[in-house]
Amino acid sequence: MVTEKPVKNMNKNKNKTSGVYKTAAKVLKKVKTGSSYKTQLYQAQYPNKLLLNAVLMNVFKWERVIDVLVEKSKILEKENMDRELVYILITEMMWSKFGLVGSAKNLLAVKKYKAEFLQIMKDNDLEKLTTSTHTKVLIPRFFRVNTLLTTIEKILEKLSNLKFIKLKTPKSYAQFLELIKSEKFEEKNVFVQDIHIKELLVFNSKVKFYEIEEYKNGSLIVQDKASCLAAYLLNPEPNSTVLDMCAAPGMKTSHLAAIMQNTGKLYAVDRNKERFHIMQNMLQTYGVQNVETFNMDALTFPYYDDVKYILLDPSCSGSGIVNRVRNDSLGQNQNFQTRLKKLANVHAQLLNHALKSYPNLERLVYSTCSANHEENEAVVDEALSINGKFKLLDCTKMVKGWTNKGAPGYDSSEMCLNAIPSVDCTNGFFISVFVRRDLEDNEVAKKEENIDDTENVKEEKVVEDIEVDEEEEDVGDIEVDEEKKVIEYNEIVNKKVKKVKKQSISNSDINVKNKSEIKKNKKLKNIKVEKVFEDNEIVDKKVKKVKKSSITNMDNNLEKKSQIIKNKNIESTPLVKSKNAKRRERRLKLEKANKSSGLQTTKAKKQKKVKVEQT
Ligand SMILES: C[S@@+](CC[C@H](N)C(=O)[O-])C[C@H]1O[C@@H](n2cnc3c(N)ncnc32)[C@H](O)[C@@H]1O
Repeated sequence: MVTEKPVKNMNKNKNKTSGVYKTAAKVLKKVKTGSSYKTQLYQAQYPNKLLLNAVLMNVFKWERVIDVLVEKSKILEKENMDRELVYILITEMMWSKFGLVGSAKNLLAVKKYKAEFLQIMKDNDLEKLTTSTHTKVLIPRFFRVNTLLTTIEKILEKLSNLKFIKLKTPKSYAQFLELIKSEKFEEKNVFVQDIHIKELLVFNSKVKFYEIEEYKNGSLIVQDKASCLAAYLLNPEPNSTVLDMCAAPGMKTSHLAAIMQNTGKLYAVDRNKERFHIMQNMLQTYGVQNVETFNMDALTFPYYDDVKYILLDPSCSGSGIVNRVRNDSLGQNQNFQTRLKKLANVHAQLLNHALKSYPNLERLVYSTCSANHEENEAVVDEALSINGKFKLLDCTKMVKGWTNKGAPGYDSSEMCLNAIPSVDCTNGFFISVFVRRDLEDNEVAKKEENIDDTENVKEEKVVEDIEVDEEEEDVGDIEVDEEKKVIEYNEIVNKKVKKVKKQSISNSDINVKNKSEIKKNKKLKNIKVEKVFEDNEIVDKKVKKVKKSSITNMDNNLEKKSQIIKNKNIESTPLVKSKNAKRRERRLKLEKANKSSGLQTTKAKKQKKVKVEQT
């Protein structure tokens, strides 16, 4: 268990409940009422996100046992304490390495129950309950070689120097899965090159490279295979123009840049300021040079005529992520169902917007890390039904040997790809690929040709010297695999942002300023929004010239405006069968019918006008 650090911290604060416990309790409460775990983790007022995550993951792991302990001991009624805090404290007391240290009132109240809890566990065989109900799906650790900074060959050489053994990549996907699920793969010093994505290396789940230079400098990136499949399936050509609509923290953006070999143009848009800053840092570290970043709502992003490829990977329920939170309890939660509906509506809104607004769009990948059909196949079906210009490509044909298609019962089922943790050894993920109907669809063949047979490398037996944290296995990941680094950046960026805020400036203010200019001038095609790699110092100098008050006003105006747009979009989204939605459906039918005769509905004309004004 990764609880060494909290205890060290607690020793310094013996007389009060540790901040991490209080914060963890707050996050837990919000997650239990349907909020996204990841968002709450990011937003929590506790700087050490890794520690916070470790504490919370331990609670999720033991939750069912604690349910019984709480019920049988009646601790909540007797002590009149906050439920979530009790869950956190019980977990720490019973299963952390050093137990609860300190003499705060809350801590002492819980400590009284230790003997009783042990007895309840013994009488009810609760340990057994834990292991049987928390069968953990162990997914391997995927490292993507960042070909913007290094080559696969160099990394293979480095791994060989580190005494790692490269196993031969089997010829079929079935054999490949067999290998990574086999006992052979449990050895810590073996790895295999992925069968589909050749820059992806697959290791035992315990392997981590946090100390090696290539990891630190961004040459090796921890990224789950399912997440890599999105950029892999979009497969943008070098020198093309690509829009990543929901880009932060930038994992897929950086993969796209690598596929494009840093050529062409890559627009990375994200509306979340904090994540946007993280992305800027990440992309810089990862050597991405063909990107322009925009801290704004993708729905208000100006339409660039040259956009040929779009990646849409919106914020979702995250229910596909292995060991995140108990899916069953979430599923029963009324608030979660409401949230799911809202998310699906927002996804549909973004997808329809993308398919309609970019005149030269040829290919779009829509992906989520959700296991919920409402956010996946249902959204795709809806989008196809109202965007006749596009059709789906068969994803599983493009990823040789992949068997998990979309969930049955939807028009799009057969064409979509689902990644299933227990089968595919990745996090749960959903992908669909849209292409314009009038294009030759030779894409499938092109993709299939791309899959190389990885060469057979001589296996050598040598001593493994990479640090492996045995205890890490106990900590379920959110998207920690890929986000551990993000969190580190988050902390660095937070510090930077705080400093910059004091001077009333920030990188994103530059963006805000530019966005405001866009709006003022309405010269959409000529805007130049801040380049991602603008050095902070240069930015500082620029921003100092901008008056504090005018920036704040612009910021407020933008926020208000985007809120209005957002509300409007959510209200009129097709999955909410509200009056608006029904009206819209009728209008779309009418538009379709009128299309052949060249007629346009008044509403369509009005909307076109509004769109121009919005941008
Ligand atoms: C699943 S994450 C994207 C992960 C990212 N593609 C990656 O691979 O690193 C979803 C992101 O979408 C952003 N987002 C959600 N709605 C958005 C919108 N309307 N416009 C721009 N960004 C949006 C969120 O802020 C969040 O950062």
